[in-house]
Amino acid sequence: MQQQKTVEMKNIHKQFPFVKAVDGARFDLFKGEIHSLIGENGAGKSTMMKILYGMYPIDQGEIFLNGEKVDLSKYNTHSAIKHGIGMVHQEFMLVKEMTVLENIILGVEPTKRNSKMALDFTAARKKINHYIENYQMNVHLDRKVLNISVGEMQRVEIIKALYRGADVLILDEPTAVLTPQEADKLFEILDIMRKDGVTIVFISHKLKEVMAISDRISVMRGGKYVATVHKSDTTIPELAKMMVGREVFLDGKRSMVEVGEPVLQVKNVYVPSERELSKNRDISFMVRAGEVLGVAGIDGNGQSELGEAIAGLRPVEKGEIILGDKVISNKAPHYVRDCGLAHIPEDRNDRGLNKEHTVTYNLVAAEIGDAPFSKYSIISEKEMRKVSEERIERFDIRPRDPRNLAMGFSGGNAQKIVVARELGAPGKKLLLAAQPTRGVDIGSIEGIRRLIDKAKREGLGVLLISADIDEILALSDRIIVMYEGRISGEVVNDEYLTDEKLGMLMLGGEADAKS
Ligand SMILES: Nc1ncnc2c1ncn2[C@@H]1O[C@H](COP(=O)(O)OP(=O)(O)OP(=O)(O)O)[C@@H](O)[C@H]1O
Repeated sequence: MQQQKTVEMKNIHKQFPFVKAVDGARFDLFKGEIHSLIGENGAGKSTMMKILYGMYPIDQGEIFLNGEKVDLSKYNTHSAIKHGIGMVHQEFMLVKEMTVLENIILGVEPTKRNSKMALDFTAARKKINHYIENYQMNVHLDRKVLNISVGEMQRVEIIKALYRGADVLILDEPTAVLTPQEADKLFEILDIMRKDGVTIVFISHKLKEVMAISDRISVMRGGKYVATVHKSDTTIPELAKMMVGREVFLDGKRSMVEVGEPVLQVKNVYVPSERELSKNRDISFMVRAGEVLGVAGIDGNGQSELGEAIAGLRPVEKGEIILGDKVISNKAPHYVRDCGLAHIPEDRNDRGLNKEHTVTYNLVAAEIGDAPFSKYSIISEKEMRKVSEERIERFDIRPRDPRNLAMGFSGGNAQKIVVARELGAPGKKLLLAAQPTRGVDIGSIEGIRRLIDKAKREGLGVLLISADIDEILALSDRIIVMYEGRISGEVVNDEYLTDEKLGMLMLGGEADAKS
C-alpha cells in the first residue's frame, strides 16, 4: 500500500441542536485502501463522513485533501465531488421512474459536440460500460430503477459516484440492505476497485465483514476518535470492546423455558404478494408461550408478507391466523394489537416510527388512549414524560432527551425506540420481531437480543423473522425456513443443527434436515 494521504481530517467538531455529534474526532485515508469506520449507533460516523462529503459545515477543525488544506468556509458537496469524493448513503437517492442510465447521468449529462442541446447517450454509455466491465458489476442501463433489485440500485449509486469522478468512495452501511449473496458480490467489486486505486470508506456494524475486507479500521465512540488499527493487528472481540467501551457477549446461551399453550396458530395460510416468489402458499405452524420460533430465509421468499399478514397489514387469501383464542386474519392492525401483538416491523422508518413526533410520543403512541396516559379523555403529558423517561433509561436510548424528534435518531437508537414501545406496553402475548437488529450496532444487538430472550422468559411467544443466520441460531428454539413462499423445512435448534444444513434449506434444498 502506498503511504500517500488522500484525506486528513483533524480535530473536527460538529454540534446539532441537542447533541454534539462529533467532538474533536480525526480520520485519515491512504490512497487505495479500504478503511472501515465503526462505532455504536450515534457515535458520529455518518456525520463525520457527511462533513467530508461537504454536506454539513463544521464548528471547528481542519480538512486536508491530497495534502492541501481546504478552505472550509467555501466547502460544500459540489467542492467535495470536484475533489473526487463520492458518497453512497444508507437511503438511495435514485429517481424510480427513470432508467438506470438516466439516473447515472442526471445533472451531468454529456452533450454532443455540435449541439449543446442534444444529449450524447452513446458517450455516456461508453464511459459507464467501462466501469461495469472493469468492476464486473451486473447493471442493466435501460431498465427503470423501480424494476431493479436493491443490490443493483446500490451498484447504480456506486457508478453514479464514479461517473462524477470519485476516487474516494464513502459507503454508509452498504450491506444493511443486502442479502448475504449480494454482500459477497459487493465485496468482490470493492476488492477490484481497491486494486484499481480507488480509496474506500466502509461504514458498517458487521464486524465479520469489517475484518474480511478492510486494510485499516477506525473506531469512534460518543463523537470522539478512539483508535485506528490494522486489520491484521486486531480481533472482533477487541473491536467490539473499543466500540462499546466494555466486553460484548453475542453468543450468550439462550434461556431454556418450559413452553406453554399455543399463542399463535397459522393454519394453511395463503398471502398475496406483488412478487411471485414472495406469495405465501399453504403456510402452517404454531408458536407456543415461552418459545422463540425463528423464520429463516433469504430476503424476498415471503417472510415479510407473512409478518405483515399476522400484523393485519396484508390480507390473507385462504386459511386462518389465530392469536390467543381470537381469529386475527384479515382484521385491522389495532384489533390485532389489542389481542396481544407486540410488533417490531421490518421497516422502522415507514411503519415503526412517526418521525415528525418526539421520542416521548413515539414511546407511548400505542397506549396513548389508555390509563395512565389518558383520563376522562384528557391526555397527561406528565405521565407520558414519566413513562418515556423510564423506557429511555431501561432500553438505553441515546441521546437521553425525550423531547428530541424521532427523525434525528441514528439507525440503532431509532430501532430501540420501537422495541421499547412494543415491549414496554402491558398485555402482550406474541412478539413478532422482523429483522430486529438490522443496521443496529453490536452493543445494541446484544441488548435487543437479551430483551427478546427476556420476553420469552416472561411467557411471550416470539416469532423472529430474520435473514441473519447467526441471529436465528442465537435466539430460536425451533426454526422454520421459507423458500419461494413455502416452508422448506423445520428444524429444532440443537447441537446437531449446522449453518450448512440451514443454509441448504434457505437455498431450497432438502438437506434431510428434520432433526
Ligand atoms: N441532521 C441531524 N440533526 C440533529 N441531530 C443529528 C442529525 N444527524 C445526526 N444527528 C445526531 O448526531 C449523533 C450522531 O449521529 P450519526 O448519524 O453520525 O451516528 P452514526 O455513528 O452514523 O450512527 P448509526 O450507526 O446509527 O447510523 C446522533 O446522536 C444523532 O441523533
